[in-house]
Amino acid sequence: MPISTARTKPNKMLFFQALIAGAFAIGIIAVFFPNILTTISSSTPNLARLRSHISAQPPAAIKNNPWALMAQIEEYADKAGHLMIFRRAKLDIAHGALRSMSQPPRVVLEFGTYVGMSALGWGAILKEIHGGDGMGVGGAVKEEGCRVYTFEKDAELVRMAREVIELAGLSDIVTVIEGTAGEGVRGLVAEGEIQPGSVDMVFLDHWEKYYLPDLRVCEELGVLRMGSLVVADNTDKPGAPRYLEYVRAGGEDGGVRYETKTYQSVTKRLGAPSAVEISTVVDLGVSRF
Ligand SMILES: C[S@@+](CC[C@H](N)C(=O)[O-])C[C@H]1O[C@@H](n2cnc3c(N)ncnc32)[C@H](O)[C@@H]1O
Repeated sequence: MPISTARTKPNKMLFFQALIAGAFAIGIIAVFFPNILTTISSSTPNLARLRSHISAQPPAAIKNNPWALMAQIEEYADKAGHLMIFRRAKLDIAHGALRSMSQPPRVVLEFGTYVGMSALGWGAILKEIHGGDGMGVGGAVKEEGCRVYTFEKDAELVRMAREVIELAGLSDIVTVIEGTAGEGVRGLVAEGEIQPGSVDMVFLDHWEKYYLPDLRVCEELGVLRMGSLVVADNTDKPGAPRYLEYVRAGGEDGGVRYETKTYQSVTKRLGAPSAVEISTVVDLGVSRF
């Protein structure tokens, strides 16, 4: 008996010391690497719950109706609190920019699919602009060359996004491509699926450290045109300082040049404003490559 008591006390102390050290370490990570926690919290059980939430909706309410499906995904995010989706408030800002393009947009590249929230948005907006009802029905959008190519490196998310896009009736124009964004775009150009100067909008919503390198890939491949939009999410937080510096400097001398503007959106759940940067190609420059 005395032996076991003597053993338990230091063990208990060690346990509590480890607990305090662990909590401290998590605090440090949360302050300095907020991205990491977002990534950890978006793990599989949460996706399974989102799936159940979607399945629990009356099919007639969401089938072939991307806007209703987006509303359900956002409703789930409001309750569960940790989906890294491009919320409707920001989508509306981008929608306004797409609607006011002098040459109506047809081809969208999206970097970072996740559960397919923003991909639904781009598909619905293209259908609306090109005469469909924006609900997955009508309009000669496919025949008119409307396409959304969205890239996701996580195989499970690819499966989930494909299901969501199918449910919304958008799989005729929205293609989810598994793999890293930069390599994916190179592949599409090599296959002749994307022509030089044919991309109307690039949406950057993967990890912020890739924003600038992957925009440079698009420049190198010559897929942008005069008036193309480059929309980048969360440029303030977690933040994309090198990217912002680049577009705010107007791009590179002699290369593709941009005019850029920062928009702030406020969502009910997140409370604080969050930035989205919209840059317009104003000069294609002389390709260095
Ligand atoms: C913020 S989420 C995208 C949210 C999505 N646009 C939406 O609204 O639902 C970022 C996603 O980018 C993916 N990702 C990160 N780096 C990537 C890369 N280099 N290429 C492709 N996907 C990447 C992550 O796996 C994650 O699913």
